[in-house]
Amino acid sequence: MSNYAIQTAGLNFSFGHQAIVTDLSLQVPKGSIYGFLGPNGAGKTTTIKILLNLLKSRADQVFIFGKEINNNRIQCLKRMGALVEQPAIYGHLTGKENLINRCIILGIKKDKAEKMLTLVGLSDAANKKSNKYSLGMKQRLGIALALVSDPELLLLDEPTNGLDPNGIIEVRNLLVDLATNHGKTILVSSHLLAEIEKTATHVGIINKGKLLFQGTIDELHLLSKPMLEIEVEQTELASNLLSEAGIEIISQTEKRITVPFSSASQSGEINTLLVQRGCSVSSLSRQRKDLENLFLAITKTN
Ligand SMILES: Nc1ncnc2c1ncn2[C@@H]1O[C@H](COP(=O)(O)OP(=O)(O)OP(=O)(O)O)[C@@H](O)[C@H]1O
Repeated sequence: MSNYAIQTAGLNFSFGHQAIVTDLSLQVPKGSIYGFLGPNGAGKTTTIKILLNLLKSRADQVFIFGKEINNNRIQCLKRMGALVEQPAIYGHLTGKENLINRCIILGIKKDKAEKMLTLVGLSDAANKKSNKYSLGMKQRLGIALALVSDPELLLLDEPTNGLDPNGIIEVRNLLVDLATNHGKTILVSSHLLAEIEKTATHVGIINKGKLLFQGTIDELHLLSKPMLEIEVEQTELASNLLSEAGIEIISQTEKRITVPFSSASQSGEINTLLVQRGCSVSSLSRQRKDLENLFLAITKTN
């Protein structure tokens, strides 16, 4: 039994001669909210389409709940729901009618429509025409449509794109509820780390079709090494003293020196050293790269 809802093994994909996805090995643990991150054009939508078998992968490169997708297409797709690009909603129908329509197509009892509306918090708007829905409501209806068949795995391509802050919070809360209280595994793509950081348990970062980082949110945080920023009047003298003491200088400006932070006691020792040798230290502060800067650094250097 695989512990992964999605696993790709050295996945490659090209449009003509243009390589879009290169040697991509994703591991999406069951029950996780996996933030699939990358700048525009990184290959996220293409990857999601491959995972849904809308674009064909080579044999033995994509596994859904441990099953190779090409050989087990229907079995795999039955366990998946997706929202890729715009939700397929009939604007002239109400939210409820859209869902009933989907139930009929899938041969599912119509009362499921009501349950889905409750699940995504649209019960009050059930009988409103969906072209009168806000963008956030449309996205939630799109997610409800993807959930009708009760899939264990949800793939959502930039579900918060274009939403206002309220809409973003609505979708974010829904994802957490689906994973925590309904046992869904969710892969959600975004080009904004700040967006994913609030909900994801795991993160995969791609750029130009290559996986640059994969791990838990905590592991991502560990990558952003903390630094000690020293504000001092005599920067030249201070940097010489620090170098003599074997401390690496990461950067230096007119009034500020940055060195790696190792411990609070070492910061105290640095302070004592500088003050005793005649430097006026106005502040010592621990800095940590925020995740957005870390994301930019990861995608830029590669
Ligand atoms: N049908 C297609 N034919 C040819 N090239 C394509 C096709 N679809 C996408 N591409 C190219 O594949 C690359 C990756 O696109 P993709 O849509 O997967 O990226 P993305 O990470 O989802 O970006 P975005 O956030 O902008 O949607 C881009 O260079 C895009 O131009």
